[in-house]
Amino acid sequence: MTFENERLSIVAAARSLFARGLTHGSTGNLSVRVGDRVLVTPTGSSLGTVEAADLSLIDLTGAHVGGPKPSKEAFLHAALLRARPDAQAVVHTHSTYAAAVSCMDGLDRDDALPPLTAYFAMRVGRLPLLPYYAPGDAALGPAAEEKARTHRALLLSNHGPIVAGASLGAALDAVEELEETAKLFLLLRGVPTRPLTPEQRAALGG
Ligand SMILES: O=C(O)[C@@H](O)C(=O)COP(=O)(O)O
Ligand SMILES: [Zn+2]
Repeated sequence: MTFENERLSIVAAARSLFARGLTHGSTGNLSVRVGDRVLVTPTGSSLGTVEAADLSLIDLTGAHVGGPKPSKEAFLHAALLRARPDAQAVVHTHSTYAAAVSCMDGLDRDDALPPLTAYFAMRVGRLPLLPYYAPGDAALGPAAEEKARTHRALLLSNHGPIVAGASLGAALDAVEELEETAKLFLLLRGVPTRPLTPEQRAALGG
């Protein structure tokens, strides 16, 4: 089981996220479903330097089945992939603006960011805010799996976003759009703002 193309896609995505500042240090992790297995970045790796041969293999329960020790969030990636059978990839980052929003008090826990733009409504949809758990705490798994059945993107309190996509490209688009909308949201604080109406949002499937 080498899954060479998927390995190369993960590495290209990881490098791209890192090069554009959407991850830093050794934060963030990516996964791609390959049949009943999942390739995932190894724990402690920098997405700027991770290599195709370094990737870990888990199953859909999150159990480690090959390669180096997987990301401590492997259980979350598996939970999102179980919840969304059409999803092929999951991306988690600590991108700055989304992480900032994840630390704010008083957010709507069912709808943490307003639909400021059509692209957010189309690519991200409604964004639930999950309670704080320490990174790698498997106790977050059930709540994440339940919310992921009806949402492609989740925001982890005091941490960052995790997003599932029908392809790795779609997951990357969504996590980037989430980051840009978090930035707009913070830029517009205190400025009278008109998000999309519920009708405009619904028309876009958001
Ligand atoms: O925040 C954390 O510690 C993890 O969620 C993370 O982003 C990186 O952890 P690993 O994938 O285990 O390196
Ligand atoms: Zn993290």
